[in-house]
Amino acid sequence: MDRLTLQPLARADGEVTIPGSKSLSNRILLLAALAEGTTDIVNLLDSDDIARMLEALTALGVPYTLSSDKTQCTVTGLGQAFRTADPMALFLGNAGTAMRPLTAALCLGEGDYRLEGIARMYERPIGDLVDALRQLGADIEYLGQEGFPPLRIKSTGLRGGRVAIKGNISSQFLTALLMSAPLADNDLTIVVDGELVSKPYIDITLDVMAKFGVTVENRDYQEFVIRGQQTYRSPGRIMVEGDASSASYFLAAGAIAGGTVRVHGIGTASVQGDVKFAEVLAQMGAKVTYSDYWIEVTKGELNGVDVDLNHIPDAAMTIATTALFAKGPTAIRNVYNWRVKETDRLHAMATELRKLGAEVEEGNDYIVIQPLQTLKAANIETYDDHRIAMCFSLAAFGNAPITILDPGCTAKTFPTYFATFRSITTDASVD
Ligand SMILES: O=C(O)C1=C[C@@H](OP(=O)(O)O)[C@@H](O)[C@H](O)C1
Ligand SMILES: C=C(OP(=O)(O)O)C(=O)O
Repeated sequence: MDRLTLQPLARADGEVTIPGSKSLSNRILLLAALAEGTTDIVNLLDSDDIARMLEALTALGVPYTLSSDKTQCTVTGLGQAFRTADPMALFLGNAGTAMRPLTAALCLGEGDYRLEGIARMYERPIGDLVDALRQLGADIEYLGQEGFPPLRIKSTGLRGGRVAIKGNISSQFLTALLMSAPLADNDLTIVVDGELVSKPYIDITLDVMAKFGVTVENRDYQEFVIRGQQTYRSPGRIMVEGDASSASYFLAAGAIAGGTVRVHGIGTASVQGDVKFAEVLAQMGAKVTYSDYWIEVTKGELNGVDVDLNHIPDAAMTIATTALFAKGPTAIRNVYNWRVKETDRLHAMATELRKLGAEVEEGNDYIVIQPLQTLKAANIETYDDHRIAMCFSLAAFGNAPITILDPGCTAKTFPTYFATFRSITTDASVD
């Protein structure tokens, strides 16, 4: 898509219903495919990351039907692990929520697979997951650089027993192991070796597994015990809640330039850790109101904060651009793994914030942003990172036009982002 220039914006007001959660959509699709029974998925996200998982399921012989708007999906579960006769390549784009869980799931059952993706996926680590799977007997080969996709997997089944996994780079490795564990040959105890980042995503995993009939004994996120040789069972109908990371941009718009913005689809009943983003806005001075199914934010006098956002790494990027409008500096700490996501997000955020005129300190695992009286007009490079495109749209609440160079990259998780953003904002020129 061509570049998009946002003229200076004055206000944000209104209501938004947020599309389905990426994290939930891809977990539910995978477990629905493995489960016994038919699953009706309601409010599935329609985006690139979900399309990659659906394409993989098609190749793996999982029958499903999709509504014309791609938000309702009925999956006929296999009731067992994937079994395919011919070698195949699966292209998983840059979807971590497809690459990591499928790496574990394809060790089960029968088959010979190549797991491929875009160039950036080949720079995103997967070694800690492969190491854990190999302890359980998996046959996985690196086809490129050691520790990174592309991978070749020959299914061998997973043994069970006791396995250690590192969680200091990505929680998705533990998620992947957890979701495959019930189909292992024996009971499995997973021991988390060292720190576990992005911990609330593990709650999403355990919640979805429970909906498909599998309970996990969680010993304070340090050990997980799962019975082997189980079958996932379809819950019948399952509703995907709105995406809490996608909600962050609208909530921040309310905090910076409300009016009031209400986001439907997430709330106190949500399982996603990123709903805690609203607490950071409240800490900065915005007025936040909750119900079970919506969150509303009204503008307040925003102050800078010094916060550890390891638990909400995706929504944390939205705090970085919100910080431009606060009084006093904002420090976002303990986000080292920003460096191994869609791009090196610590470096990219620092570079793009500086283009607006902000004074920024980039640390190894933190960023400090000084707010600005006046923002400079800038062309924002997106680095093929949907969240950079989305969080920098907030810069248009300064007094200068902001050009997003590749707005189409929001398709990874939110193809209609800019149309939705426009629906709640008013240009300064017409205010
Ligand atoms: O499990 C998930 O659905 C996700 C976990 C997080 O990744 P890390 O655990 O790598 O931080 C998050 O950034 C990603 O967008 C989605
Ligand atoms: C890190 C992200 O994606 P992925 O699921 O590919 O890890 C993200 O959406 O910000």
